[in-house]
Amino acid sequence: MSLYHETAQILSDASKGGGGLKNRVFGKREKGKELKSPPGQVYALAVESCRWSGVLKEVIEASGILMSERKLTPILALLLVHDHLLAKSGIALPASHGLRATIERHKARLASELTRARIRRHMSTLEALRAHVLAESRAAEDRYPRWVRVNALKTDVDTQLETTFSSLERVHSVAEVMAGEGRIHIDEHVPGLLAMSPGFEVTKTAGYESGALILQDKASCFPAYLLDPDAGDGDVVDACAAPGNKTTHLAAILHSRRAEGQELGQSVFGIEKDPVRAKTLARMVERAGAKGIIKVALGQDFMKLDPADEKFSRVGALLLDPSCSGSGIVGRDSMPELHLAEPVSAATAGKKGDGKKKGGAKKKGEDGKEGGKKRKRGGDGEKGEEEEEAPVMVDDDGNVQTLKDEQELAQRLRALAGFQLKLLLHALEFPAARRVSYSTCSVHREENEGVVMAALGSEVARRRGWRVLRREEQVSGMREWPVRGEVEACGGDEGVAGGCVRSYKGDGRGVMGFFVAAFVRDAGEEERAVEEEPYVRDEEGMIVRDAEGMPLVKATGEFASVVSNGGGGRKDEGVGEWVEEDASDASSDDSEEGEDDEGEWGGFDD
Ligand SMILES: C[S@@+](CC[C@H](N)C(=O)[O-])C[C@H]1O[C@@H](n2cnc3c(N)ncnc32)[C@H](O)[C@@H]1O
Repeated sequence: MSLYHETAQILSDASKGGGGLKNRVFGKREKGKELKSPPGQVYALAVESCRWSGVLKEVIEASGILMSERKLTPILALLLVHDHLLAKSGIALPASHGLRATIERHKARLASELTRARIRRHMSTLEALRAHVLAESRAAEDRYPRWVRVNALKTDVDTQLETTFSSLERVHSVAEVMAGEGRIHIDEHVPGLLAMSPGFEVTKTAGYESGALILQDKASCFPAYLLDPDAGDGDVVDACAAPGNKTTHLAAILHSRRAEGQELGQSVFGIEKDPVRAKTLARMVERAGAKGIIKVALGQDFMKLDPADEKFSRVGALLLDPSCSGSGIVGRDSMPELHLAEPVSAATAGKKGDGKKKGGAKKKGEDGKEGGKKRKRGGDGEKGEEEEEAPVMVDDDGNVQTLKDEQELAQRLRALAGFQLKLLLHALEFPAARRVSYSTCSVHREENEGVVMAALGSEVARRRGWRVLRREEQVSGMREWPVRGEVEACGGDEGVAGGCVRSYKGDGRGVMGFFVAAFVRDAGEEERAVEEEPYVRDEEGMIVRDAEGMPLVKATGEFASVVSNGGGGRKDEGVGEWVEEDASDASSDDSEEGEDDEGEWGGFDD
């Protein structure tokens, strides 16, 4: 298959909702279905053709080439006409090749239609038109700044401002960053986070190469920062860790909070179920210089960890960022806008996929507060008619899947929420845990406030006293973040909603759609039962007893005495509680052991 057929296939699949373009080109492919053309060439042709598709749609339609060359599909025509008119060495096929001949037969007409399209845009030269097309596509991409987290394990903000970013102008807001090139802003909510103009090529800097700088959306920095672990929290678990942005962020936070000149006495357990993604996590940990802090569990299902395992006895905080619908993800790598020419006359132009703008992952004003990620259907509506939008989901690898309808979306959200809640309830079981953060890159309340409310109503939350960390208790920065949970989705509980942190893409704050809440634990029933217990315990947690096995009473400082209750049980005087029968059973067991055993009887079961 030629470069043009392969690229056409990729664009066609991607525009039907089959995944991000980069992923489609560079991602793993089934055996026997690998690309024959160099992937870099396919990707460049796809991106450039999409970028020019608005102009070339006009050229192709006006030239009538699709009418006279019936074998040309609109996508093939776009790719070939792009290279014919705009690529330095023209169409990358031999002169005798049929496809090339098909286009070159129309070269005079195509050239004159390109000139017309240029003049319509008031561009005096082809170079000016190139700059205009590039600027337009950047404007569509650049509604978001580049977010860069300065990795405290390797460097600090001041050093990076003086070196890597010394050419950038310091401004005071994200809006200012977006209003011009070459600007940088120190984020006011998350320490160590920088926003810069999208034109700045962070990935080409030495800081990025060395792992000192990590590309991470601001909202994705919220969970580790809101969890706010410190030396007193013991070990920390990242339950769904790959690729590892939040895991390495946790390590950086612990590192920066360690006592001066002291070794960090804590570990972060990076748990990841998918073995392939776990390898990515291991690479990221190494690159971030966090190997000494993070212990990666390759291919480990979090649900299969036993919270009671001695290994986790010091786990005081857990970060849970499970798989979700991905409805908050900003589609940098999704399908760029693709404008295709009508293949035939307007009368028959309603065929599926013809003449419609495909993909649309970057269309303006997309995904407001309530909306998920949507993709336009290539339906059969009239031109200009409001197109119905199909819901989509993005998996952990960035693959986009278009769903049939809202009903299918509701079903999928229910299943996801069930899975997310299961993981969250498991996290709440870790015996020493005092803090758990729960986050998703989804804007759907089912996966967010819905899961939080279900968790709050759970047996484990009641038993252990888990509640949502209130806004006023949150770390500085998160407290000030203005976008909070939906009150209605929290059953009208403003306190819980205020504790939830949200963000919405496209709202001018330059971040992805996101949700995070932290759970904290006061003394729950479990602990209260211990605290309210009337007896004194020794260092090993055993109730202190006299030779007869009677417990030492806190209130009186004396051993309880026995009174008959007339029913075989015994009443501890001064405490007013019945001691269970098995205690006397133990006593009789002892007597069976014989008099010699005096002093060895262990007393009541604690
Ligand atoms: C949304 S991603 C996590 C992103 C990551 N926190 C970061 O910021 O880089 C969810 C991850 O959870 C993993 N996962 C899903 N179920 C899991 C389970 N039961 N145990 C461990 N990992 C799981 C998925 O394979 C996926 O890598």
